[in-house]
Amino acid sequence: MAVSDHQEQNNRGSPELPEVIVLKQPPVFRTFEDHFSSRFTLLKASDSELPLDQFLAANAQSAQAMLCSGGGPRISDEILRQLPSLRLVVTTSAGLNHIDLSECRSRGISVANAGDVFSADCADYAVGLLIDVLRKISAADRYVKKGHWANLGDFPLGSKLRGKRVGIVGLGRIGIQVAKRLEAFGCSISYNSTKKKDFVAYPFYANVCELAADMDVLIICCGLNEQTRHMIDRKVLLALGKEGVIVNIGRGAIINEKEMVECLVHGEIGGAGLDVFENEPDVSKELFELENVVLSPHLAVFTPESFEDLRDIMIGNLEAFFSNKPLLSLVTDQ
Ligand SMILES: O=CC(=O)O
Repeated sequence: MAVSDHQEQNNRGSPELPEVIVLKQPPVFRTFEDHFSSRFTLLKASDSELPLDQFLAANAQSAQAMLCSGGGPRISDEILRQLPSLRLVVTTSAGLNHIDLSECRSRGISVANAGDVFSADCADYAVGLLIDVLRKISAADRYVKKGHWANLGDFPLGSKLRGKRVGIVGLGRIGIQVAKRLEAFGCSISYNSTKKKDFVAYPFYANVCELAADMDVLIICCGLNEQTRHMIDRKVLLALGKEGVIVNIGRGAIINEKEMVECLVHGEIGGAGLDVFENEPDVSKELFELENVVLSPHLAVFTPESFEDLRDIMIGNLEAFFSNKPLLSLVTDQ
């Protein structure tokens, strides 16, 4: 069947295909929407002129599954209450902070996420940001492009990666891959996590401030929840110190951004590599002026290759659910 036939069929709705609610088109739809619409009847709230609550009341009362993403509306108690048949939320993200997990748990709704599909790309990116900040690659690029090399002479030297003491905050799927990469670069690794991990010999710090005090670099790899919101504050940053570098590929609000900006502006920490921010897509303007800060628009996880894996795991989860098989990436600590 041609792609346009699939779309036409889906727009009419296909009663024989299981229904999946989509509140806002997830990024994976940019390339792969047809793969979903040929298998499921997509109930797309964003294509409707109705306000969300009216759309859900009119179209989604029997739907058992929802596909959502980190960039879409929060899957809140209020939304969940309007969906009496919902039994599965599949999110295209690794992070889960946009889903009311405890409400899902109490309503018996399973949650599946992107599992491990983004971990390698995200870990590569964290290492990239760190090397960029330490060796001043983006700043050197600006220097050459502005013609300063010929006019002003040599550019200031960066700092060596090998031998750096790196503290990983959150040794989950992504954190462990960051640790392995940086170990290979000759860094020494320690970590902070909700609990000590038996599968690694890296030193464990229960206290993130104590970790920061002993490290040259902190890399934030944990998820955002009420325990981790603003966990990295002025006290932790001062413990990291004047030469210390912070990298964040987790979620912006894990760091108190206002306090971090103050520390950077006053030279109280050495630099930052940031892919995530508290109020995306707004970024604190003070950061734009700082040569020791590398900024990126929340894309550490995305490559075209990982999108293919994401498509497969999303479809795999939905198909498993509708055929009563185990989910591929069930969130177990829900
Ligand atoms: O930030 C991206 C994700 O959580 O997958």
